[in-house]
Amino acid sequence: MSRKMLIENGTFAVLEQDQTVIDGFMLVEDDLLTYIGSERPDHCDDAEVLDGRGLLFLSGLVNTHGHAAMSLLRGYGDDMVLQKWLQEKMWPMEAKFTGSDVYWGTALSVLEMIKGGTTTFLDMYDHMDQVAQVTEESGIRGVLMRGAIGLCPPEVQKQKLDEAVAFARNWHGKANGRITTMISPHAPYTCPPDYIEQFVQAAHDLDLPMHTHMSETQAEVEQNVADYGARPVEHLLKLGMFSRPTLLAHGVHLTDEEIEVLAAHKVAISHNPGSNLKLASGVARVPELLKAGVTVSLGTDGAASNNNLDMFEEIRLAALIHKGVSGDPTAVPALEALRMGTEYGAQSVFLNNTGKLAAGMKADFIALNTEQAHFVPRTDYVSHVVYSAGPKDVEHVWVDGKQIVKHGVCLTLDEERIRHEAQAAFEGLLSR
Ligand SMILES: CSC[C@H]1O[C@@H](n2cnc3c(O)ncnc32)[C@H](O)[C@@H]1O
Ligand SMILES: [Zn+2]
Repeated sequence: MSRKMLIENGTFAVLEQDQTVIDGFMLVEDDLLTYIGSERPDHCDDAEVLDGRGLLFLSGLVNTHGHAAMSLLRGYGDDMVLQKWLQEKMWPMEAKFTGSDVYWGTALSVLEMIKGGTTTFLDMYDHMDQVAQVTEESGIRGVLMRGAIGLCPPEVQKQKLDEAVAFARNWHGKANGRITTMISPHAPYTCPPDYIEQFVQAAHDLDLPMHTHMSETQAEVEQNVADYGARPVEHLLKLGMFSRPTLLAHGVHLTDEEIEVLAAHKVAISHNPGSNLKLASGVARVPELLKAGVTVSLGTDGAASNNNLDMFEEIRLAALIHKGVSGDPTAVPALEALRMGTEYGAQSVFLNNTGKLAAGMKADFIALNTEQAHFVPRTDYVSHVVYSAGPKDVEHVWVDGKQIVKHGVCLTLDEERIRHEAQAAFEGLLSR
């Protein structure tokens, strides 16, 4: 017998070009959306009923790049450029992280993300068993990977690669399919070419997609040319990375030719506007990428370079900064920005069953409380979500058909305990 929930009197953001919202009904059966339409569906007399009046239902937001445990370092290194920030502030602290630190840092981030309407997150970090544990317990959907920095002796490199492979083998498809995995060397500037090739081989062997940081700063591109005689896109192409389905984080500094290469190889980009602005890395060429047919999604990056995990903010930044840079108010229209935060996000992390409110998709969706001043007048809900909404508007969240936030309260995680343990973990890091 299937578990059914019928939402009536709701407004559903289906985000089609010709019809962005539907007023009416949505039926959820077990973990799937089975109907959205203006007429009451048949065969739902046995369904639990939710009155959707005053609520706007959206597909859950998809955060396609981050390092969840870095919430422990929020505010620890502000107003610095990437390399200095990594070398002088982040890496020395991260070297002290235990599995327990990663558990509580990740729980803090997942709590923030869930309450803010994110239903799928990508995470690249170390101690990934703890990240997977939080993912399993919280009910969120996670695309998880052991990231590896190869600036270490060969035996340590091998250990990290072995951990990445073991993690993928152990966790791919777990938590009722909510956890999927990818293979992830950290970046071309931290992983020697032969090490990247070993990750490409592992991705082939495991039949998994790849993820890495690339072309985040101008300095990184220049260093890549000095070290390897090629810009990062050509470098990774030669190392075989794009023979696998690939998602690149950042892609800020790209030439027209590089954009063509990415489009030709169906490489997706996770655009992280908040992090790129804060680290003064630059502004990615998102309108050009979209025009070339590249799938562009949105990520927060870690909370130490953002400094929150608010996907509404990334959607709004994506809609605004490219207008400002180009002088073209249509550079990234509101509907496109919202799709970047939902549908294109799911495509970027190679999930074809989430990211959209449509029959047959996973029941990963959120309800925003529209009975607030900033949703009035009721003109264009896409506009209101992109230019006006925020995480505090999130009333309810469902993932895989299960409700995990009700009236703004997370049902699966102990918020007070997480805030306490995360504070204690940070103080422990400072004292070691
Ligand atoms: C190997 S675990 C992930 C690793 O990535 C670091 N990191 C966090 N933010 C960024 C960024 O914007 N660019 C490159 N690397 C980043 C993090 O500190 C971890 O060491
Ligand atoms: Zn990152």
